[in-house]
Amino acid sequence: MAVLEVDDISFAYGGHLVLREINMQVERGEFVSIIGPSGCGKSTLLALIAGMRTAVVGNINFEAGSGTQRAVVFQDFALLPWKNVLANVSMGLAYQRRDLSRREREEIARKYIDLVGLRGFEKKFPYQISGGMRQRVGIARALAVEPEVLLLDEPFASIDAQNAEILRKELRDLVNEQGRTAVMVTHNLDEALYLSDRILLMGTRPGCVREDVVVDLPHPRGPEMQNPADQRRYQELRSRLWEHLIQEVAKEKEWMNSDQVERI
Ligand SMILES: Nc1ncnc2c1ncn2[C@@H]1O[C@H](COP(=O)(O)OP(=O)(O)OP(=O)(O)O)[C@@H](O)[C@H]1O
Repeated sequence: MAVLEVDDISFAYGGHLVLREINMQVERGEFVSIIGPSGCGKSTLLALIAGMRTAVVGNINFEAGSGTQRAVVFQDFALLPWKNVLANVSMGLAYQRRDLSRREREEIARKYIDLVGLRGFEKKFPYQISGGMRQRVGIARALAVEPEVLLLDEPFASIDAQNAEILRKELRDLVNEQGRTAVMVTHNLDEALYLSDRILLMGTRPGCVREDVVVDLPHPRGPEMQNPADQRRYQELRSRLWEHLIQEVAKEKEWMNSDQVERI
């Protein structure tokens, strides 16, 4: 059974239909990315999966398990500036694992701080560390609650290119080693191709899933790929994603000219 099932979800903001009949399934251990033109509803879909919004129609089901269903890594890190690294990473645990003592929570937090390479920075405050390190804290905080599904909303968009590349690789390794399931929204085609087992291509007005692309390439990918056949396949897949975006933007332009807004 899929660890996450999105079943015929529709969603509207104030009568304006934003998502229509979205269906998606994510298997345990899969890394799935969501790509689509600006405004097609990617972040709204992730917020629905995160439980931060409620669908008008449809269901979202997580496979019944003992632990936390989901945890989110946000683009802007969403750290508390008055708490240090250890307290920020412990924060999610304080809400989700009330059965643990403070000491036990800190022990788990330290394990994940180590895993994201921040040992020695436990006492630092967010303003004392770099953007890349802040996002490592965000990732550690999400992983620490050991969620069934890790949700990532453009996690590397606020980080410089070099740090983003390093963190992507680290995230992929962490997700693999820990057998985690991940769903990520991104604008970055190479990021999606680098990390994902599958990429969902969304269309707009209203937002819907148009294609489900399997990334049938071995890891590591991108610049690290040596095999010419893999390099060709990577370019094929990248062109397919790009074509999709171009087509959706053209449709969006048509829609803007026709002045139609669909209502639920
Ligand atoms: N709080 C809100 N109230 C009303 N409309 C909203 C709200 N948040 C988003 N929208 C609208 O819903 C649509 C989907 O927004 P959403 O942010 O989910 O899209 P997105 O694909 O993530 O966009 P982007 O790629 O630009 O981040 C957009 O048309 C947006 O203007």
